[in-house]
Amino acid sequence: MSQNYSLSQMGWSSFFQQQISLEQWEHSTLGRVIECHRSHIEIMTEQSISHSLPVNSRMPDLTVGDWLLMSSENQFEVRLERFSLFERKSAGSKVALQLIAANVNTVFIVCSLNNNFNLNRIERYLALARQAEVEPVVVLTKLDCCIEPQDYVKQVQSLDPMLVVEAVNALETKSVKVLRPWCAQGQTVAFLGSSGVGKSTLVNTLLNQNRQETASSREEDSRGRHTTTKRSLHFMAEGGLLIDTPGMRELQLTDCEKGIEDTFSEIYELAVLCQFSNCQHQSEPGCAVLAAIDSGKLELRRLINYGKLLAEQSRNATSLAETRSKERSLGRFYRSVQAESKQRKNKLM
Ligand SMILES: Nc1nc2c(ncn2[C@@H]2O[C@H](COP(=O)(O)OP(=O)(O)OP(=O)(O)O)[C@@H](O)[C@H]2O)c(=O)[nH]1
Ligand SMILES: [Zn+2]
Repeated sequence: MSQNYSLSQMGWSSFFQQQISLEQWEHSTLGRVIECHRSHIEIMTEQSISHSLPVNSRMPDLTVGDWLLMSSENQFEVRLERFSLFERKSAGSKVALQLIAANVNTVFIVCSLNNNFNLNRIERYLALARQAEVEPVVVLTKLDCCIEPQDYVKQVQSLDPMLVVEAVNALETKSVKVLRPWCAQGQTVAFLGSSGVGKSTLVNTLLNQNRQETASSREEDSRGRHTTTKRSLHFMAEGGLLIDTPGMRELQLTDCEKGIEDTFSEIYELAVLCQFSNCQHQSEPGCAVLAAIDSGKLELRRLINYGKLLAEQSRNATSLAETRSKERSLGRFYRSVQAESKQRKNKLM
């Protein structure tokens, strides 16, 4: 990338504009985070395609896609409110939640039209997208290898009549053009999907260059990590921005109740009609959810997956709460040790 970009090309919109004062608009520099590292972050501004900012303790948590205000001396000032945010539980016990990507307009939920096709998995990604408040678009890849793609499209559509579903051959630029409405200037997209479904292939085609390595050519580095696992934000051929971060590939359902509720809204609507307010929809009398299954209005698969996803998110949320509580009690312990040592010192003086 050699040219500079305007704010609107970088995804600036009235949502961000209304958060800043005239004075800030005139005197501060606006930047969007394109990469996050432990010690510094990379930002793009109208003046520079990549500007490095050291991370310090006064900064809030930042992630790829965030918008920042910097002083004329290039010092961090403010992080602007996000309109969407993907986050996940971090692997280690120290940091509870890890930010993955912010200010994403559309997430492409990628699934291939072969034996990897799985409605449960799509529902899981839908819950993640809705929790993050990002518009989902289901992209079914490997169209060129599928005889009856419309059957699959219908199955996905049955999850939600408002859901947008597109089938593509991810290897072909012409086929991927159906995704154009979400990839135009000022739009930011990200990807969710399991391994091998064609995310990297789709990314390559949308970027119109072979920046990403696909499975056939991918190598692992000395720590066994894939070479593509670098957080970043890129411009697509259509003018929009594409976020491809390693964390998105390992997203779990944590504190995802709202996302699950949005994804399975008809179950929530039925549950209100159950005889018992705490109905578990298993064998209780007067259960409206089970009645809907009996009458064929609700698919049993969907109820089972809903239960599984709720259990997964509650398991993850509990362990998070436990981690937080352990950290708090450890903090109390440190403070009491410090206080005691201070008292001892005072006595000696
Ligand atoms: N014929 C055909 N092959 C495809 C298509 N999309 C992806 N592939 C192939 O499927 C294989 C896996 O694609 P990738 O793009 O590496 O899959 P991925 O989702 O990025 O996988 P991870 O990086 O492991 O998450 C590669 O060999 C691609 O060439 C498609 O639409 N049609
Ligand atoms: Zn019930």
